Amino acid sequence: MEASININNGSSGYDRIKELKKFDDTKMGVKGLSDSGITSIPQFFIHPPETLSDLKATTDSSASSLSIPVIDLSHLNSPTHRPKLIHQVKEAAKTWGFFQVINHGVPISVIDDTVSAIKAFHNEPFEVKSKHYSRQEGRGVMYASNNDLYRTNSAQWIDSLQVWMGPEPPVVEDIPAACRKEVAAWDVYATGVAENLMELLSEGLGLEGGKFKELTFSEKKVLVAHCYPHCPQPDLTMGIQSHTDPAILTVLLQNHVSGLQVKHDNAWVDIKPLHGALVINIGDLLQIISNGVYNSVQHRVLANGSKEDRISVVMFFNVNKWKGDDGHFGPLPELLSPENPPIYRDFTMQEFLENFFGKGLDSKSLIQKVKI
Ligand SMILES: O=C(O)CCC(=O)C(=O)O
Ligand SMILES: [Fe+2]
Repeated sequence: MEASININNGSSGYDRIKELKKFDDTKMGVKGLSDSGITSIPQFFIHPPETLSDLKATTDSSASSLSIPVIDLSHLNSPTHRPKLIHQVKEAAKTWGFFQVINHGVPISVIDDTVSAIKAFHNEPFEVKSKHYSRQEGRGVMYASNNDLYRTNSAQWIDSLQVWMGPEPPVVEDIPAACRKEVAAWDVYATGVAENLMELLSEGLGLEGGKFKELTFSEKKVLVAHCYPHCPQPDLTMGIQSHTDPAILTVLLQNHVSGLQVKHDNAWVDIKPLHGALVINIGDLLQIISNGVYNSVQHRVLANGSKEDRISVVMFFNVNKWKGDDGHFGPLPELLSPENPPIYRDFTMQEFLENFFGKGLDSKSLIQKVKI
């Protein structure tokens, strides 16, 4: 299945799969390539002209002074402020699908320690880091370059450490020592922020604050710690190509190196790093479950042209228990009425997983498939 969309030997006799495999087998990642001082990137990282011309358009027009909303959570539990907060979160989730939160309750020292520990892991010597290199998906701990290396049409300038934090907690010893303590702490803090936001999002739909928790919307969760090292030819590749996140909610912590962009009104808008803030975005499942009230929006990361590594720590929250005998999900019945009929059909967890693991991030999301 994996190779089906990637057979691209071209007329030059270039054997793409063989080159991917050779790179994967070195276990050095793009961080290793970058640190080795290469000045041109291997061919399989080069993106097609359509993608690259879109990069140029952004550079030309990044005069765009737009930015995603910044929401201050300091009065989360104040009865007088809460309705305003619910409104802000709802509007941001509708119009942008993305927002930043400040005063979210996570101490700045925890934020800084998390970023430092992840950076330290990605900077470990090859002998230490390569022991963790593996492509086990869907559970446990995985560290590799390009999680979808064999599923996507063009590789990207990114290495990632992925740790499944729930529903089963990970085997602690499997988490690299450089960031073990910090990964465990980050899970607790990021989950707290996600749960607070899910209450606001639930209330924004006119539902009980606890509705999403009851539906186990934050129990299945994976922490993905990305490193986007310096790329010698950032105009030829991507850090992460345009995609939407598949699950319910994403909580993202980024360091000071920019590169993340979100699509808004057909233009790419920079999500400028704001020290101490967390970036939140809506995933495909939440768009479907909210019957299209909230939006899961395309985003991407440019390849990193700066000398410093770009680090991001992303927590994806997903549904743990799916409904019914066949484990289905779809727009919540509470939100539907004759005036507001479902715009998406129900689908099973199996369909969700097949859609995610059967393709690269560049393919169409589940949303197109279940649209009525
Ligand atoms: O690294 C980032 O800022 C974004 C990563 C991302 O979009 C993802 O992992 O889905
Ligand atoms: Fe994403």
